[in-house]
Amino acid sequence: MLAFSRVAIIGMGLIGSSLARAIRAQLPTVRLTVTDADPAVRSRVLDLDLADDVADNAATAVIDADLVILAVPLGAFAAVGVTIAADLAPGAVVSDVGSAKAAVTEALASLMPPGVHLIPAHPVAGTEKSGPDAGFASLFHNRWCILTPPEGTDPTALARLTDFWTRLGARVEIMDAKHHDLVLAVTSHLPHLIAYSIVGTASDLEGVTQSEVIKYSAGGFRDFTRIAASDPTMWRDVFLTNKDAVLEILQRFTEDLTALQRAIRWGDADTLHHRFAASRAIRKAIIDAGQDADTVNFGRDIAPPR
Ligand SMILES: NC(=O)C1=CN([C@@H]2O[C@H](COP(=O)(O)OP(=O)(O)OC[C@H]3O[C@@H](n4cnc5c(N)ncnc54)[C@H](O)[C@@H]3O)[C@@H](O)[C@H]2O)C=CC1
Ligand SMILES: O=C(O)C(=O)Cc1ccc(O)cc1
Repeated sequence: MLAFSRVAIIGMGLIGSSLARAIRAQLPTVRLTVTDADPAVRSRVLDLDLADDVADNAATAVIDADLVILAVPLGAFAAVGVTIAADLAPGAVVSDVGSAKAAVTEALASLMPPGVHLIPAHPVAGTEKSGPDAGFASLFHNRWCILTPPEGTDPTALARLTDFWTRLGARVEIMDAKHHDLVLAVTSHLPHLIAYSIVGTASDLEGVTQSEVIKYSAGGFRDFTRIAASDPTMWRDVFLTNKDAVLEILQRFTEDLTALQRAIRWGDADTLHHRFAASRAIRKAIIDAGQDADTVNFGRDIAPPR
């Protein structure tokens, strides 16, 4: 038997629309109701036929749903929580896909009526694109989905949510929310911050024209520009929400960068070589584990042609 029969998705951008497509493909008997604050997105979702119902607002969308998934930018979580709280069905599971977890739990926990189970989730899968046209059904295939159940979470509700994500093709891992935030700060948030920063530096350089940057952009810089093309609202909210963990990792990164700067200045070849060799070993370990960066982070193997 399916863990959930009536699912509501709030927010139909890249992740919400990928979820809808995945549910349609893998769980065709689920009754799917979706909504989005943007009328143009709701209209596009209707055109694309991504759900059984497209509600005008979040409160209407969640009525009778046994699973509600927030797929909006992190900054909108509290407002959505306030909007839906009174209309949640008793026993419903409320979850999300947000890129940071501790603050989300805090923002939503106190709003949940008794008998509703809040279980935050983060599918570690995405692209630099956004909006309902960017989604695709196989986005979660063989990707990690990290669940961060608060203490005292009902084990049956947790098992049902685990079953849901597993049926969508994800590999589920349970983690403490604060630990999740620290891990993702280093593996996802800091790389995005560096990409935004380096692309900004290149475009602001005096003495090097924009057309030179475009013309001579080698592989490494091109990869940074892809990441830096990610949604500005989403990433603004990630950094404001996961502030403490990002600042902690950024401090470590800055110290390590300064050490490399010093090695270059003093011609310390051994330090540079040692550091670069260690990094190469990490890349090899990721590939040996079957987690090529191209497939794990960017979905290039599964995304539709660009
Ligand atoms: N983009 C990515 O690669 C990944 C994103 N995430 C998380 O997924 C969530 C959604 O991100 P994307 O789908 O990429 O963003 P997106 O920008 O493609 O879609 C977000 C949608 O939410 C809607 N929205 C905003 N405020 C709303 C509100 N108050 N009520 C209803 N709808 C509202 C917007 O109109 C938009 O259509 C974020 O929390 C993000 O951290 C998680 C994994 C990967
Ligand atoms: O496109 C990329 O490089 C990503 O890293 C996608 C991504 C973005 C945000 C997440 O929380 C998880 C995955």
